[in-house]
Amino acid sequence: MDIMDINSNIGSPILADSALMNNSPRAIHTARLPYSTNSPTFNSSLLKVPRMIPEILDDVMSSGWLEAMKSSSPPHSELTRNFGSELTPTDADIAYKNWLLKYPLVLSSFEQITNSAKGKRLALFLDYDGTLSPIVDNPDKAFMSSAMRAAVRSVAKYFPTAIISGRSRDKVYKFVGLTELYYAGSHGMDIMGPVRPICSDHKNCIKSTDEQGKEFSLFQPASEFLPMINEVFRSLVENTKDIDGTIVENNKFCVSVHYRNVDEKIWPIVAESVTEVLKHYPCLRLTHGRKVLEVRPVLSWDKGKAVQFLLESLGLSDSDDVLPIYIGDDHTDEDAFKVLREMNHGFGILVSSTPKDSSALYSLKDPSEVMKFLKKLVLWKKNISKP
Ligand SMILES: O=P(O)(O)OC[C@H]1O[C@H](O[C@H]2O[C@H](CO)[C@@H](O)[C@H](O)[C@H]2O)[C@H](O)[C@@H](O)[C@@H]1O
Repeated sequence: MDIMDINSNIGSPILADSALMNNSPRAIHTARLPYSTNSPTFNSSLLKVPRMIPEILDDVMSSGWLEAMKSSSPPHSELTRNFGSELTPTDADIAYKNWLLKYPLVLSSFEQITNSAKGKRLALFLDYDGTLSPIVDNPDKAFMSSAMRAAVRSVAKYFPTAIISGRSRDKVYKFVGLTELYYAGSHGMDIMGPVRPICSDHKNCIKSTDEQGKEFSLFQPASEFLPMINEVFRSLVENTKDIDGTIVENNKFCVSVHYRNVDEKIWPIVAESVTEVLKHYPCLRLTHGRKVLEVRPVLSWDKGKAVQFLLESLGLSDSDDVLPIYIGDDHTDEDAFKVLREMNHGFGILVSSTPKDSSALYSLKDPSEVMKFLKKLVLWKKNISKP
């Protein structure tokens, strides 16, 4: 897809979700939307979505929701299992080892990677939660280690590097704290990238300067949704305030409703409370992350589109000598893995210690392995750059 296509999607924001094509629980949630009110300040041309019939809503409530909520993140015990121990392997260990045949650990396939990277310019795209920082119970405490920060800083010295997160751009920037990177927040709906002519081709793209006077471009394809997202955030906070453990996080162009700390028995109540609010917003949809429901605009824009936009902004698209690598752990990262796979350009690395279907090509077990991989890339680059 070239940038003209990306641009035309902005004019037509109703999402063509591939999940619509199948019957998975996820397809039901992201596709069959509840309806009605709109914000007075919102562009009503964006509201052309068919009304959902009540039976479908019942169906969504009774089945798919809960399944997807349960499968959205492996339990801690599975995450911390020591696969190298002398204990008898469990079924889960065996399943994981078999899964590795399909998604090999990138650390063990490093030579293969460097062979394909020879003579190419690498670009790195990194998800934040679960990739650079371990998953923790409190989303406000998901700090990355200083060793990881140092690894990201040194990789960014050698390769253009961007963070692409579901969090707000400001928040992820505060966690990472490195000025030498590019940042895309709100699942790619808030991109701070280099200044290039591409910006003038886009509605909702402006040039700006940071505190140090450095110029950058700011692309916010969902800017018209801002008043609506703020309104929904307030309603979600109100609607879930009596559910113990629920955390509602405002990610600027999307909202996260966390249920990691909610008793599993009352997850259906969380789902119901969110649906209750969303039935008033036909232009918003739901996706699932790791023990989190994510409310976002029905807009044909995602982490995959953000990768394409950044590659174009960096002057790295449509070129055979570029090797983009995307590392992520979540459903929303699949959009980026798919884009790289479809472009036949670079590859995705899934961070997971349990088997999952993915469009990534390789895997890494956890953030500590991500750090090892980044360090290895730097060492390799230093070695090949030696005179
Ligand atoms: O795209 P990402 O950078 O991976 O962001 C996705 C969501 O990550 C955060 O939630 C996840 O991590 C939390 C901290 O470890 C954890 O408590 C939560 O259960 C996870 O879902 C973030 O808080 C969300 O807003 C992001 O959308």
